[in-house]
Amino acid sequence: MRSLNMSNNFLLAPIPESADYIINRDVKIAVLGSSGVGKTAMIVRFLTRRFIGDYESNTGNLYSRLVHLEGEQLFVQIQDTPCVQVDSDGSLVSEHTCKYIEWADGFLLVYSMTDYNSYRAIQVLHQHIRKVHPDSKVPVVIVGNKGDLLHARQVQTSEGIQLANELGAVFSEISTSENCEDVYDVFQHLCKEVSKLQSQYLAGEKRRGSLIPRPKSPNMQDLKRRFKQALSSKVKSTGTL
Ligand SMILES: Nc1nc2c(ncn2[C@@H]2O[C@H](COP(=O)(O)OP(=O)(O)OP(=O)(O)O)[C@@H](O)[C@H]2O)c(=O)[nH]1
Repeated sequence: MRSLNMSNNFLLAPIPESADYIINRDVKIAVLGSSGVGKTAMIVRFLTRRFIGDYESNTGNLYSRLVHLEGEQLFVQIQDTPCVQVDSDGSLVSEHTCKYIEWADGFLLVYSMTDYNSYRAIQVLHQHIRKVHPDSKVPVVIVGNKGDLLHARQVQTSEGIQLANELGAVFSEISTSENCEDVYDVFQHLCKEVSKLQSQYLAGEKRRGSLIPRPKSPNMQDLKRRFKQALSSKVKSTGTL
């Protein structure tokens, strides 16, 4: 488990109508968690810096934003995933969840500190992610939200840390309502990790590409020699030039 501690060098910009610049990377993030844990609130906080108290129940909105991060321009898409319910046998009920898991490059798994069941759902979600993306490098951040509601706490910080340790994920306990910077750091970290992974993948592809021998193009000397040969055989057969 690694905890988040980052300077805030994350700038947001709306996507301009005429995109006459190069977008370096596509980053797809899925935000997953049980109902009411604050998924929409977190995304809206990240995109607008504002905390808005109440939202319609989420039906699967996709948000996009151009983000400048350490000299790169990232086209970030964030999928607000409709609430995930976990059956008594631990299986996922939501029909769209697997589709979103397949689509995404990085995951934000959110539980509420005031709801133990939402914490339990994280492990099940993580298992599904690992099934779909067996490569253990896929970046995952686990967030314990509603850190301001201490009187209603059901999940201890140590339990969040332990879970993240077990799953090899990054952990952060935050309050979306009280602290915008922490929300920022979570998204920033995830974007950075996805972008890093993409760079590594591209570098690997390039290396593999350079190992495939290229077909040799004939050089000029070779062409001249072949031309002379053809010419002299013509002279021999006709006896004239
Ligand atoms: N006190 C407190 N309330 C929060 C926090 N984050 C979200 N909420 C509230 O929790 C409720 C649920 O937030 P949503 O963002 O709609 O939760 P959701 O996970 O998107 O829920 P679904 O749409 O059902 O999937 C709202 O009333 C939010 O205002 C927080 O950090 N602290």
